[in-house]
Amino acid sequence: MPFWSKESWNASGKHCYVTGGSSGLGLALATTLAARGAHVSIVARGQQRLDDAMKQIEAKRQSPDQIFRSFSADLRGAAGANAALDAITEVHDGRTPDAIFLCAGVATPRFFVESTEQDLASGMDLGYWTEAWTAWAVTKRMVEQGRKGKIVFVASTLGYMSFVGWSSYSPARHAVRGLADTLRSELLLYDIDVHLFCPNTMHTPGYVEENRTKPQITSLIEEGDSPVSPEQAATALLKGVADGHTHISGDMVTELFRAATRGSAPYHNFVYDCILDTAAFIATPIWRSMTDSRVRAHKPEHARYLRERGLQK
Ligand SMILES: NC(=O)C1=CN([C@@H]2O[C@H](COP(=O)(O)OP(=O)(O)OC[C@H]3O[C@@H](n4cnc5c(N)ncnc54)[C@H](OP(=O)(O)O)[C@@H]3O)[C@@H](O)[C@H]2O)C=CC1
Ligand SMILES: CCCCCCCCCCCCCCCC(=O)[C@@H](N)CO
Repeated sequence: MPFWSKESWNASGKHCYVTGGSSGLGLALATTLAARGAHVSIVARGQQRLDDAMKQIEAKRQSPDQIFRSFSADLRGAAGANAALDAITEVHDGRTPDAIFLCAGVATPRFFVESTEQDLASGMDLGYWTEAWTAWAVTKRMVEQGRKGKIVFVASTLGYMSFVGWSSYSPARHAVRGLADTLRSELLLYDIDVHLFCPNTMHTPGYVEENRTKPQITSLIEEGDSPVSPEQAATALLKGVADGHTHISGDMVTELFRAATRGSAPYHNFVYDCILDTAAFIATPIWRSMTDSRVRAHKPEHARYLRERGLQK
């Protein structure tokens, strides 16, 4: 699509596949899509949460024709991604979904020096591969079937920038961004649209969980963020998709980092992005130097923390 034209996408009647649709952002998206008349399929690992989510999705049904499906799979590997696609496309005669929303993911913040090999490897599995394998499996099928569609990746504000505590997660989010930017270009060959949603903090079960391991200094820095509800985030995501935006964010801080970190991604609006880019050019160094001071001021407490855990003599 040429850069000046506006796209408008409507979920009604479309088959939308939401990974991680049993909780948080994915669940909010699944219920919103159901309320907008879409066929909705959700995949996650835990059966109980899938069953509970299906009840919430069913409650939003607009027509008896809508098809809702759930399937339990671990999406960290190619086999799980393919098995999930087989299961959710069965009732659609094997046709690939019209839109894929890659919301499955887990964040486990902690200090780099206290991370194990498993923690860091798992960060990539749960923050990158859960999205990449499904994108790979679905693209192959779309190309084989000659079907157009949409793939919406989910990264984070931490896909544009990062700070203390996020060493197992932010790299995976940057990798998701790298894949989305690559595929935005490559999948033009097949008329498949690629979007990247970068949410800021959302009040979700996943957020409650990550706060259990989150270093205190990380929480302190995040006080500069204004958390949103998963429903607000889902609405922002769908608006960005309908507007045809490649990179989508739901808050001003992420908008600033988006504009300043644009790379080869298309901007939204020349004038608006110029203003944002200029504002970020001035504000980011101020924020960074304040944040660096906070991190340095945390050194004595951190030394105590490391000693208590036997990580420093
Ligand atoms: N909450 C926040 O502040 C932010 C979150 N994000 C990102 O947004 C996405 C959604 O986050 P949020 O809604 O908070 O997360 P939640 O933890 O609330 O939900 C995550 C969903 O993903 C599923 N999931 C996790 N791992 C796998 C797996 N290996 N295979 C299949 N499904 C899996 C979970 O189900 P189950 O565990 O049963 O498999 C659940 O349905 C994540 O990628 C997260 O990193 C980005 C920015 C901010
Ligand atoms: C331009 C100058 C202004 C800067 C203000 C910056 C304030 C800090 C923003 C921190 C945002 C972190 C979001 C993390 C979301 C996430 O991915 C995790 N919750 C994982 O689930």
